Amino acid sequence: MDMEYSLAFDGVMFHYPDTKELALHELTLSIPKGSKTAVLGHNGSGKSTLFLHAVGILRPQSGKVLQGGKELSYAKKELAALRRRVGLVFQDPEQQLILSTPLEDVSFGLRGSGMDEPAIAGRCREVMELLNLAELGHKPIHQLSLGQKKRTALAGVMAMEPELILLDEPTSYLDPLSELQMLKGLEAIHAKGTTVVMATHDMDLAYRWADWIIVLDHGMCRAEGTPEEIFAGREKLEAIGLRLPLLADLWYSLPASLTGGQSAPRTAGEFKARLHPLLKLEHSYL
Ligand SMILES: Nc1ncnc2c1ncn2[C@@H]1O[C@H](COP(=O)(O)OP(=O)(O)OP(=O)(O)O)[C@@H](O)[C@H]1O
Repeated sequence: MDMEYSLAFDGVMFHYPDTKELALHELTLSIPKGSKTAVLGHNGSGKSTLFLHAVGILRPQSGKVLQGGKELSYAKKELAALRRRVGLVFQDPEQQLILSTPLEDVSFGLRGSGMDEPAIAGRCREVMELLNLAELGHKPIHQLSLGQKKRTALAGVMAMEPELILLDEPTSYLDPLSELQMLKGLEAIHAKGTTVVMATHDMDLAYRWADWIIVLDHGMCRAEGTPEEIFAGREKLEAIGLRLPLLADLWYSLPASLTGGQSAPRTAGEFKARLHPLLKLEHSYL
């Protein structure tokens, strides 16, 4: 089956000024359109550098970045158009939030787009409801929790209705409830047809959330594929300092006579549902 790609890198080389080491080393990868893609890799593997290339903030020293099948142009007008199609949410919301309330911040980008005020108000309301921020529109940003700030930064990007959204560690430092709220928001965004890409260190989250995985190591793409393909074996992952998700680790520790050689379940619920009949338990204690 021919896949349509939202974003592709073709042999991209990049090093930061005054550094010898390459941050991206002949990076070649493709992100399927409409996917939920997780970008995995240890600290310094090139995830943020990849994202900065995707929005044209950084430019390859050689190789190509393609969005929607077209090579990026770095002319000012085309870069502005690119940034309406591709939104980047930074790991630290303080880098993104510039005004004093969520409503002001979320509407900021739209004001520059020539949209009239009633349409701006409508779009903001819709996005803030989607991200469970409706009650917080006028609260001073400095009084928001980290989870609320992260969702506000995401709302500001979403208000521009990009077709591709890149999030740098959207759930880092969030408690389970805030993480759930963030993931619900991302689910709603994905359901609207947006391609969603997140860089994360959380293998368990990547395994249950993503339908496409990219593994970076030293600025190279070491693996790309479905979660089942990527997490089918531990050797390759461990060789680059990553670990299997807990559910996959447990599943592959069970004897093949029990698992039937099937790939590991991706949620705890599915794990229990599959294990229960296998163990022929009358009373579930799982
Ligand atoms: N502004 C910069 N100047 C010089 N080198 C940089 C700069 N930003 C990143 N690097 C280097 O580029 C490489 C890739 O870094 P990058 O931030 O893209 O990795 P990352 O996978 O996002 O890491 P992390 O998981 O820690 O966020 C690293 O070797 C890093 O030290």
